[in-house]
Amino acid sequence: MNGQPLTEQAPPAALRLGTRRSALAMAQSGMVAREVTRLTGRPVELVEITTYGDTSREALAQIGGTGVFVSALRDALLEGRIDFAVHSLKDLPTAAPEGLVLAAVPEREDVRDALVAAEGLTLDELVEKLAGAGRPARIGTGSPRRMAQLNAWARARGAQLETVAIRGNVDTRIGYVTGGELDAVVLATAGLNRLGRAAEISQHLDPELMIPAPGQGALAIECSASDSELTAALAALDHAPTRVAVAAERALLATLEAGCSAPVAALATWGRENELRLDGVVGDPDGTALLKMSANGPIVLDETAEQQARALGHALAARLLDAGAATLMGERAR
Ligand SMILES: NCc1[nH]cc(CCC(=O)O)c1CC(=O)O
Repeated sequence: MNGQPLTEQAPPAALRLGTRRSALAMAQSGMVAREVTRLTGRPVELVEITTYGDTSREALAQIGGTGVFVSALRDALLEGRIDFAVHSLKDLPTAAPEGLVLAAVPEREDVRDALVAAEGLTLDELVEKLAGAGRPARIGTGSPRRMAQLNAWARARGAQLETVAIRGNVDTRIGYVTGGELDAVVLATAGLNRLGRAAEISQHLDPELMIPAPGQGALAIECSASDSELTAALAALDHAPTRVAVAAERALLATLEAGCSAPVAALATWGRENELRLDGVVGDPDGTALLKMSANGPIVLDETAEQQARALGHALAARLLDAGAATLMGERAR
């Protein structure tokens, strides 16, 4: 009005979020992107990165455990092509990489595994129905951990069950059931929830039946250690109880020197009075021997909380090793 030129306010530069292309990765990255924008006022742009795990057709039990879904994202971070990355925490190798920080572990989703079965049947109903038809229930999973616990469950009750090694994204895996090749598949509840496919779950598998993978249901937000401003901003997404619980689970995994493809399960749950209970399972995939142990520790929620949780994980792993865990896992998990 008065002839003064309007000062052009430059829009804040977009943060580049590296993500895998899978529907689940996109859903997870989208959720985090919206949260980061809400907290920082900065737009977030998704940068799609293809990882080895996305292109390799090898069985995950063979290639897993070394960060096949993670390495390419970490390279992009270290080379400055992206500002931060979102991973499924359960896919993250336990070794901390040079130059990167785990800026946040947001609040965990449902930790349980889920059965997706034909006609919405539960595991009990499925084996009973197929016993009547004179054949074992055929259940698909690529995870030695899930195989071990499914087979141990079947052995304990004399049920006929056959685990079938599969892999692929959520759509592909559920497709084996809808296509009639398999009677059921086991997937993480968290992934199905995040994809809006919770209605396809026929049974949530409680930890008594199946302990989840270390870190299952949690996300990991990683950025460059040199980006202190972003590290501080992302810390607002951190959920301390989740971070401390997964620290215990991952310490158990690290002490067993096992990767995410090993038949190792761990679940830390908070009880009353800051008591952390850690359940650990090591098995062989055919379920003939399943070692199951638990430990409890009061955790003081100070800056050493993660360290205390890791000590609990190390101690439980040592007890599992004493009881023969290394022999059970064999060479394949190394
Ligand atoms: N290894 C693949 C993977 N990594 C994380 C999830 C699910 C999401 C989560 O556990 O947070 C999945 C799929 C699945 O296990 O069904």
